[in-house]
Amino acid sequence: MTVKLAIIYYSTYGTNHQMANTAAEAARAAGAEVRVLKVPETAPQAAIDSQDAWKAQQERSADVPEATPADMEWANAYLFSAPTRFGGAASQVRAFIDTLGGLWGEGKLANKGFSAMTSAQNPNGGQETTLQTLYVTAQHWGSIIVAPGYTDKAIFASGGNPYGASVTANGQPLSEEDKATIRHQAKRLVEISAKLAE
Ligand SMILES: Cc1cc2nc3c(=O)[nH]c(=O)nc-3n(C[C@H](O)[C@H](O)[C@H](O)COP(=O)(O)O)c2cc1C
Repeated sequence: MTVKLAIIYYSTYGTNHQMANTAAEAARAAGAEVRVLKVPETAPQAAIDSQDAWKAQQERSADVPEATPADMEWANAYLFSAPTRFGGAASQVRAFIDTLGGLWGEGKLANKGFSAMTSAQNPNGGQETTLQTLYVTAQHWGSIIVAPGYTDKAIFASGGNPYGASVTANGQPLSEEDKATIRHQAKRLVEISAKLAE
């Protein structure tokens, strides 16, 4: 069965948007049908307008479709990418997750591959806790967590996080090491989700 992968991201400054696009390229190469979707922004426009970098990212992602519960029903695999905010996923991502109660009640989030990525300003600023708290949600859904572990050398080269790709964000384009680990995570998610969907 074809893997239908929803890559759901939020990005204020562009890091997680780049991560989502990198994962999408690798997932398509692995044979998946992919939707790259941003979660709806919840911050007031005045807050966005007050920061040039935030406004620039809003303009860069203007054409990216917004994630809806219908996308979650369509997909048979999920890859979430969320910036770390005080040790957890950005509230925009949590707000989207909070719209999924109906689907959860119908069991439509269960038995699908789930993997997560994040970025934070600091290497020890909460990257692992953000991933773990997203995985807690996946367990409530009955999704099947597909963490990368240490299944590829790329993971060691990009900081060694076995829970998921995590970028130390500095406003720059992603490093080749980070891109390699994201590509591996996306490919592995597609391969394992294909087996789950058999
Ligand atoms: C309100 C707020 C809270 C944040 N909390 C943390 C944090 O706990 N640890 C950390 O290392 N970085 C923290 N950051 C930095 C973000 O993680 C960083 O801006 C983000 O990963 C960049 O991703 P993006 O380019 O996709 O928006 C915080 C940023 C904001 C605005």
